[in-house]
Amino acid sequence: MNLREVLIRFKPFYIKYWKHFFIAIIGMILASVGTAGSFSAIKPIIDKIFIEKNETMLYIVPFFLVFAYLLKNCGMYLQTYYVSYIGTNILRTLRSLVLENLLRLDILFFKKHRSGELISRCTNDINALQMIVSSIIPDFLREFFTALGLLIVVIYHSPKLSFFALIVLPLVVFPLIWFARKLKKYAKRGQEKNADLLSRLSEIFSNIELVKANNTEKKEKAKFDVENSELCKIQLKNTRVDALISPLIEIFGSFGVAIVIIIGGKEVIQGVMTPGDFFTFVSALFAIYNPLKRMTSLYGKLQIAVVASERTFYLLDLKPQIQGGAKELENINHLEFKQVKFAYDEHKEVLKGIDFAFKKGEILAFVGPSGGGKTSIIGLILHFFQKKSGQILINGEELDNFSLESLRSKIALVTQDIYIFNDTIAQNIAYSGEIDEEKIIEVLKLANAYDFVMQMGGIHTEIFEHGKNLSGGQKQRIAIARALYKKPDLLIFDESTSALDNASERAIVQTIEKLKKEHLILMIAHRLSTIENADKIALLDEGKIVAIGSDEELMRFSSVYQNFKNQKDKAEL
Ligand SMILES: Nc1ncnc2c1ncn2[C@@H]1O[C@H](COP(=O)(O)OP(=O)(O)OP(=O)(O)O)[C@@H](O)[C@H]1O
Repeated sequence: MNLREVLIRFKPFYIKYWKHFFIAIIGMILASVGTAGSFSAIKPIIDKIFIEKNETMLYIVPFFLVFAYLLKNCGMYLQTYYVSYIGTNILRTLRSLVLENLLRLDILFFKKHRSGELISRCTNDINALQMIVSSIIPDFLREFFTALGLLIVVIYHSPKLSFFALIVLPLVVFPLIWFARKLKKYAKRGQEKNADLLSRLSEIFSNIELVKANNTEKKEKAKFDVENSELCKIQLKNTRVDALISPLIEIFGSFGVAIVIIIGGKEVIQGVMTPGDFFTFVSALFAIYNPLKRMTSLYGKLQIAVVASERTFYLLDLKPQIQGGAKELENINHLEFKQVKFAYDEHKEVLKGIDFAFKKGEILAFVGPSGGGKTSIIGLILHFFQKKSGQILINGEELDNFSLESLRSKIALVTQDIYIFNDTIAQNIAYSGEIDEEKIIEVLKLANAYDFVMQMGGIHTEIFEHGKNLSGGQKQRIAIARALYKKPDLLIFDESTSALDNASERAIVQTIEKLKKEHLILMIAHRLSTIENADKIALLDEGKIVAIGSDEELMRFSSVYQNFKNQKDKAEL
């Protein structure tokens, strides 16, 4: 992306604020007229007041000067406020659009990208964009108008001297192009490193117990320091180039000023030019170099902003692979997999032709060795992933035909990793809808969580981030209550009673038995005691169902199931 493309992408954001932009431009023009006006006061001060001793001018010029400064500063105020108004609002919109688009993306996108990197892109990159919106463009315009105003003053006082003073400027352009390329490269690396740094921090804090239990604080700090020093090196490289721009302009500028003093000085000595004209000229010339210098240093910032724009617009342009169908799913009465194959990537097929069916009123349980593909089947049912081939049928119709929203609203999932928000117990349970206190209490009782919630202070008690003030079993029970609250057609429990004590587990298994009449229930469990009463048990091994039937049937006819169960029993003893 180059600057032109970035500006074109920003156009729709800017256009909405054209009125504010118009006021800001007026502010910039007022500021530049005021600045140019203040320099025009030098000539009458020297020529009229000091040389001609004109007393009337002694009272007029100060008024003129105060008026010029008033104009300049009112203009600057208008510009600063309105530009910041536009910038802040555009960034608010951008942040919200980026999150909206990220939330639309597939689960696999989040599995592939580190959360620290995504946070960095949503914060650091968008903050860097703030420069383009509320600093670079407006500052560039303001400096441009100021330079233009001063240029008019300079040329008006001596076109000939202006030519000598400004002839050196084109020489600066070539090094600037080289600098810009370097700065863009460093900006890109810097932003990537920043994302690495945030990812490392997020990893350390989310694994803090592991770090402390293994005494790896020093190791983690050392890894962080490596990334930290690399970021520092890139930033210093950037500064080395960026800091060259201003001195370069000033050195080239000094040649211009030297020529002006020689030629202009001669003209004053010869009486061709008045001292007032000469001083106005030289002061305005010195003043021109400032906006020029600032315009060129904005070039450096611009490179950071262009890279940040590239990264932000990349996120905005990402499209989800899984779109879902147009049909609304009314309810789930029957679910069937026919020869379903699935792979996360081309190299390894994870599910190799899965067949099963079950209906409302039944419990289907998946068991089998780790990595067999149980969780992947759940991902396919929720349409988190796209199957490679085969059919997934809901009430006899292809799952792909149903909208994602209607499909997911009919399913509740209790996962192995329990997700708890830093909010009240009530908000955590009523996550999918509005709070209904009676219903919350009802599901808490069903999930065997009512007693401990009451001991904690009731349903409006605050839970810490990731449920840090709850035990593993308590978290699972809150997650089960949340799933029940949704009143789904299909309830999925993925290893969701593993942290419970035997009594709690038995109570929940009884609840699940009761719920069975109204729901389809799918369970994954490593402890066979949880699923012995399931209507169907499917033994999954290396992406294939190697046995399916009730516990009784399988114990009679399936030797693989018998072996599996024997091994499990030994392991649990
Ligand atoms: N995001 C992913 N990208 C690539 N491969 C994956 C991904 N998630 C899982 N896999 C692979 O898919 C296979 C099946 O994993 P899955 O999580 O479905 O197994 P599982 O039976 O649920 O295991 P467990 O009982 O340990 O939870 C495994 O070999 C795993 O390495």
